[in-house]
Amino acid sequence: MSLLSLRGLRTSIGQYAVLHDVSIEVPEGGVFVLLGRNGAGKTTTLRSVMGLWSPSPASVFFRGRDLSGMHTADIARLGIAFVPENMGIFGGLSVAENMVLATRTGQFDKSRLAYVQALFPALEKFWDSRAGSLSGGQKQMLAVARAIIEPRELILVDEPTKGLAPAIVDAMADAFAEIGQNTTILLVEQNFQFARRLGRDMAVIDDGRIVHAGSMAEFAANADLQDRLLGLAV
Ligand SMILES: Nc1ncnc2c1ncn2[C@@H]1O[C@H](COP(=O)(O)OP(=O)(O)OP(=O)(O)O)[C@@H](O)[C@H]1O
Repeated sequence: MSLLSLRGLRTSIGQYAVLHDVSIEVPEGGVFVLLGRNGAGKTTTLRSVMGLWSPSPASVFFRGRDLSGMHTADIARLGIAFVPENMGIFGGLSVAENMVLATRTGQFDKSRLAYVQALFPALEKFWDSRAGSLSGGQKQMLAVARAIIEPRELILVDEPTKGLAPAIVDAMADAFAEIGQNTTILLVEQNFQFARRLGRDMAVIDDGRIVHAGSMAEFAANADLQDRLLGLAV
């Protein structure tokens, strides 16, 4: 059974129908990449899984359990975390305070904290600094670190490389490869080189519909398909 199944997901935002038919099967383990042009519906898909927009009935299943209609906090309690594109960190608080607020109990599990700090050494270095003073890449690392400070089954990550310098993108790819060893990641990306390095399975969304799904290796080898579905330069 897939960890996450979207079956004919439809989502409207106000009067606008944004997702018309999104069906994907995200297996347990590794990185599943959702690609698509601007405005295709990638963020809306992640927000629908998280209950931040209302998905159509019986369209979102996590370990076979129907999440549609559940509150976001209850969905999070099942072990799903969301790293939004705007990162959702508290700029006026320290890195440490941001991390504490991401725990359920207000306490760190020591070995888990050590694991996260080893993934993102910059966070330990700037532990007592104001999060708002971090660089863009460090803020993104903090956002991801908050999502995984407690073990999760699934993290939904929205365009983590946006606006980052190539060296930081490389560091981020290493971190996601590591995280993907024990946490399933549903990654939305526009940076195809980053996505290609990490993804095992992938899908392409266009105008609120899945238009292609398969293995990343197969998609990465097919320049015509990339050009047709994403408009990538061949
Ligand atoms: N709050 C909103 N109200 C109305 N329409 C919205 C809202 N949010 C998104 N949309 C529309 O829904 C469509 C899909 O948006 P979404 O943010 O999911 O796309 P995306 O694939 O994540 O794009 P991007 O890569 O540009 O972030 C777009 O046409 C967008 O204009």
